[in-house]
Amino acid sequence: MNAAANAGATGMIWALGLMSGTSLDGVDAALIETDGVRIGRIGPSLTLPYSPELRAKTRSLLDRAAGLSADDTDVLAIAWDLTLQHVEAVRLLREQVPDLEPAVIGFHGQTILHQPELGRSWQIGDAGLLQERCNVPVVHDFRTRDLENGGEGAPLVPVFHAALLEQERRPVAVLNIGGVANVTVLGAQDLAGERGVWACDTGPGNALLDDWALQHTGQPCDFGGALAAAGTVCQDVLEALLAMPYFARPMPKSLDRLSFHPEAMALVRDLSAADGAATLAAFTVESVARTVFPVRPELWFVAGGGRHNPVLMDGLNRRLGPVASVDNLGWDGDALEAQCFGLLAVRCLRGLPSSWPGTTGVRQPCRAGRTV
Ligand SMILES: Nc1ncnc2c1ncn2[C@@H]1O[C@H](COP(=O)(O)OP(=O)(O)OP(=O)(O)O)[C@@H](O)[C@H]1O
Ligand SMILES: CC(=O)N[C@H]1[C@@H]2OC[C@@H](O2)[C@@H](O)[C@@H]1O[C@H](C)C(=O)O
Repeated sequence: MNAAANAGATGMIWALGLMSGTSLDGVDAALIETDGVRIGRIGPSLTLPYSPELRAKTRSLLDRAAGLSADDTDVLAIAWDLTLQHVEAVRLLREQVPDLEPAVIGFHGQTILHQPELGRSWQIGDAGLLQERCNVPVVHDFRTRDLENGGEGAPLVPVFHAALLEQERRPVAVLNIGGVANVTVLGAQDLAGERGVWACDTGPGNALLDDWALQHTGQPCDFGGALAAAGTVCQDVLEALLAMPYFARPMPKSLDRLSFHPEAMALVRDLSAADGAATLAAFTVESVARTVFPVRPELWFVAGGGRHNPVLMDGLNRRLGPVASVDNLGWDGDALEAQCFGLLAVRCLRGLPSSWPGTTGVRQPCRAGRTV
């Protein structure tokens, strides 16, 4: 990533970013001030959880997404409900800072299918409805152009991590453990501020663990890693999980929430609840530890809900050396992705690229998003 990639930015504006991640837990909304390159003030953020009913409906769509068309009545109905959830998140956030007028909204939408090998990544949500109800320009459809240009369409967060770590000169990694886990690796920075940026989805984050916990405890996740902590990792199953072809592929590469279903669930099926959780947590950790990066990060920071799981954090500490939560940097690890889509919206408005060959495999630096 170099200075030319950021030419053209002008003054700072406020952007409101919206992200609903693969964990299907709700909508994150965040306000951020940026010129598309540098990060100015960080505004408030919030999460508006999905109701159990909306979560279940969205999950059932995800399970059937490959066979659905964009005009399917279930897709349209759920997209409508999800959009209204986003409208409400915007309303609640703006209520906290009534004098702050966002110039743009960055609307990711809910991913229900990600098939980069078929040039397809499907986020549902009605950007026109959101724009109409919020009366603010909306940037959306962030992944299509990257896919059209030979990229994976994900991850898109590296440009945000690079902006946040502009002052850090050492090689550093930011790992997000959401439903899927993704990593950004920033090379050492030279005096001109030039550095390599690489990224990929490393493997599962919490999604398999969440499904396992729901099945065995009725809880939506393994809170505090309690179930996994009570179990023992089954090494044979762990190696079988890591033998799946995704892990032999070099980066850049990306995943769907269900990429490892049903194979992974079949491999752990006969384990006890605790041993299955321990093995799935080790799967997340090992898939990060075995990813081959172009440079060896000296520092590791962890974002996303997985940083609240001590079994994952202890495992990462054992395998990678000291690993800290991004909260130690003064960042809000729950709001980062929403803030990122605020930045990406401004980059779109200003014609700046948001993905690079090293981050998504796109042929040339590529702009993300379009405006309604
Ligand atoms: N206290 C906790 N203990 C254990 N796990 C937790 C805790 N809090 C959150 N999590 C995990 O974090 C997950 C949510 O993470 P996050 O919000 O980062 O995901 P996401 O943004 O939806 O996913 P993605 O980044 O893949 O889009 C939950 O589903 C759960 O597995
Ligand atoms: C297709 C899709 O929605 N991918 C998400 C998902 O959640 C984590 C990981 O998989 C990442 O690749 C991406 O989200 C982040 C915000 C990204 O694009 O950087």
